[in-house]
Formats: sequence, structure tokens, C-alpha cells
Amino acid sequence: MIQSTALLDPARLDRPDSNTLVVREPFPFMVAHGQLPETARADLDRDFPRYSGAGFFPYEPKDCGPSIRALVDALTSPGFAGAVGARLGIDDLGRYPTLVTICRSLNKRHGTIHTDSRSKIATALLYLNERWPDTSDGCLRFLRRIDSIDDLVAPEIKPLYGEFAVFKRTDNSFHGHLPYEGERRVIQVAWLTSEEEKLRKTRRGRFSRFFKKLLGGIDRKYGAGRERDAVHMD
Ligand SMILES: O=C(O)CCC(=O)C(=O)O
Ligand SMILES: [Fe+2]
Repeated sequence: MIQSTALLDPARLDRPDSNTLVVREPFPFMVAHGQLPETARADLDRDFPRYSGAGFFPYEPKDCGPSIRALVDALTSPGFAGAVGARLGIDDLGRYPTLVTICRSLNKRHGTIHTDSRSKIATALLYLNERWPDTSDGCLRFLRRIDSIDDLVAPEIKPLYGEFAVFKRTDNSFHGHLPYEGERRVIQVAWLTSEEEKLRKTRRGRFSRFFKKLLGGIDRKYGAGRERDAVHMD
């Protein structure tokens, strides 16, 4: 279906109802609401990939319908990167290669505190859930320290349709969420330091998709006992 409204538009970041929050300390990040048009809800819902396992998987166009493919194209466009980078103090973010990963569901292992790996310059998260239970579980938190999921830098982000968060990867870009199991739709874009890193990460992601398909049940059981303030590297 042809959209009359652009799926993504950097000008939306400046709209008053986006309540855009730009923070520079302790690390640069931005949070904005309502970044997806109401008119695209049904298409994006229908076209979202149906993975059999939990977690993030490398984006492959063949897994997605046309509106999700168009959204990924918009998210990875140099124009959008430039607009986001400018707000984070990153010069010409659009010059870096992008890696897109998509998540449809989680198990309780996910969301442990981490910074993201050094191969990333910045990471964006766009959420697409129609509804969210009245709980903090699964809500993204930017954190002041590696050892507490409760030391928040800004209000946590409910992963609802159109919620958007992006941050500059630094040695203290701590983030995570409380354990959650079930459907949780997210598109993640990482701007990477090099093409070699992209190749390496894509290969690893494909392997892990295969692995999760085989061992998803074990992964789920293992994750169920995760501690609240748990940490992971990378
Ligand atoms: O899904 C989220 O909200 C965050 C995911 C994340 O931090 C990651 O995959 O590195
Ligand atoms: Fe992360």
C-alpha cells in the first residue's frame, strides 16, 4: 500500500508532542515518542518478521513485508543518520556502515546490563508493540552504573509503537531492562566502525539464529533464573 505519510521523518523529532529528550551526560542519548505514523500501524504489524526463536536476528529483506523493508531503508538512510548524529554530537553518522537486527520476542535472559560493543558508534531502537502490560518488565532503561538496573538516567521507555531511543556507544553507555518473556517487537540499527565488523557480526548473528532454533528451549530455561542486576559483555 502506498503511504501518504513518510514512515520516518527527522522533522518529527522536533515536534512538541514527540517530547524529545536529548541528554549528553553521563553519555549522549535521545528519546522521542510518536516517531511512526498512525496510518502505518496495520501494515507494519502485518509485515513484521515471524522468527521462530527469541532475541535479535540479522535483518533479511525476505523475512519481512514491504512496509518493514521501507522502514529499514528509512532508518538506515544517511539523511536520518545525520539528523540523529547531530543530536548526539556525532559528526556525519551516515558515513558508517549499518547493521540492522530485529526482535519479535524475548526470553528472560535478555536485557542484562551492558554498554554495546566497541564496534558500534551508535545504536538506535525503534519499538513496535501495540500494547504493553502495566509493568516495568521489558522497558528500556539508560543507566548510570553497570551494577544497578535501578539507577536510571532518564525515565524508562515502554516499548510501544513509535517509541524511539538512540545513544552513542561509550564505555559507560549502560542500558538494559528487567526480565520479560513474550512478544516484544523492536528494530535495532547499529552504526558500525567498519565493514569488517559488519561482516563478522552478520555471520555471528546468522549462526546464532540457527543455534537458537535448535536450542531455544534450553536458552529459555537457562534465562529464567537470571538476576535482576545481571550484566553481559559486548
Ligand atoms: O531491546 C532493547 O530494548 C535493547 C536491546 C539491546 O540493548 C541490545 O540488543 O544490545
Ligand atoms: Fe544494547
